[in-house]
Amino acid sequence: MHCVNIPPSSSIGFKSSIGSTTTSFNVSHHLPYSPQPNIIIKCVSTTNNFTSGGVGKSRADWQSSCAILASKVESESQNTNKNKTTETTTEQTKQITLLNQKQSNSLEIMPINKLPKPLTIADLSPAPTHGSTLRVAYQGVPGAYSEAAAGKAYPNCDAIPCDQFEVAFQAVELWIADRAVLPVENSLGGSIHRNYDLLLRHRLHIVGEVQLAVNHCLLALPGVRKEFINRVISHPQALAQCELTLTKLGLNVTREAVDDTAGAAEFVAANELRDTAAIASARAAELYGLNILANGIQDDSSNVTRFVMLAREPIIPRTDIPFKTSIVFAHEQGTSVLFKVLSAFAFRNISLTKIESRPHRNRPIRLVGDENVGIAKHFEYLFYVDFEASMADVRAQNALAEVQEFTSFLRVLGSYPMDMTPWSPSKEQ
Ligand SMILES: O=C(O)C(=O)C[C@]1(C(=O)O)C=C[C@@H](O)C=C1
Repeated sequence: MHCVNIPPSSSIGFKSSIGSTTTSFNVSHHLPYSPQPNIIIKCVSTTNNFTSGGVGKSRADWQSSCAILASKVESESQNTNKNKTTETTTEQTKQITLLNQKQSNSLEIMPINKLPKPLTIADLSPAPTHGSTLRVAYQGVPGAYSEAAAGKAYPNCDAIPCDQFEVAFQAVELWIADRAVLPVENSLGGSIHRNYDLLLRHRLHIVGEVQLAVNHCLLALPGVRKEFINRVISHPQALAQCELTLTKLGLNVTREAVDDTAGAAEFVAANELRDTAAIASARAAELYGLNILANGIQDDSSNVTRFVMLAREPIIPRTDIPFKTSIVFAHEQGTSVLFKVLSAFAFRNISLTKIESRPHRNRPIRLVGDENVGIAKHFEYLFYVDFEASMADVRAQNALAEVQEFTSFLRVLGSYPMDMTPWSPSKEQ
């Protein structure tokens, strides 16, 4: 699967041959992708009631032209699935018949079996369906869980390793990558706070989420036994997720944090460290030539990390599949507003799936009181909330309109499909 990216400011070019006139026009879009990079539309009118250089005289002409154009979008890349084409062709035949009945001018159209599928809302989703391979930035080196999350989110993508989370954000902002995949929370280790801060500092949009079952292994050089180990290195989240098990394994040794799990494995291998073990995936063991001393060493077997996918442009929210929306807000009167905000969701039966608070770095402290009684120093927070509704849902729109009244700052980080994949920890990393 592949797709072609078009900058938000650019447009999809359409060419229309109407009678002797070939008309080119652009449809500007605010979507991350052009699902149909090379679209050629041919339409011949015998009674030419179209103006040259434009599409039609009246709004009705223009609308019917657009309908015809949409039904005749020609794409080389979509003619592979014969069954689908047959279904589509039947649908398109109906559409064309209807259109022909409505139109006074008869249309000479392309052979029906050459007609491609009309664009649907699914074509506008962030999943790569057309064009070149999607480039997905992640933090870490090959074998990191984030790489596996990128593969789960976008099968066949080109995963681009980045040494820092910040770099993954910038890779998308600078068009080096199309998406970034970012861990935000783990069922055992909790939130990855840095990434909440980065979500606010950068202007990317959350366009999806994936939940990855994380199965940690204790890795060491071939021939090294557990008794030789006096240091365990890994990502701080991985160390936290395996804390109790390491102790149970008798590894009450120094634990050192490094940038990512697979990087820890690479470090042990590259430096031929015989006294150090790494916590990383089985894939990292394979990639860096290490042995698995213990498998499944996370403190709970159902260890899941939630990742979000980020893009330069938001996706169109839908209501036909389960959606989640992530927001961040603050208020000048601090936490006192929290109850009101939460009740805006409760009254509309919208479930919250996550609340996170982070220091309000622009205004970290608020002084309350006076000289006589003393001055209290309250910490100021930003609140991150995820709720189970799409921005296309009127309940969510009304809830946010109400939240906006109570808050001094509100930003929608993204509205995106919930990860509803069946639970199969054994199949994952
Ligand atoms: O170090 C990795 O392999 C990562 O992908 C990072 C990360 C994280 O930041 O939480 C991802 C999943 C696991 O929870 C452990 C580490």
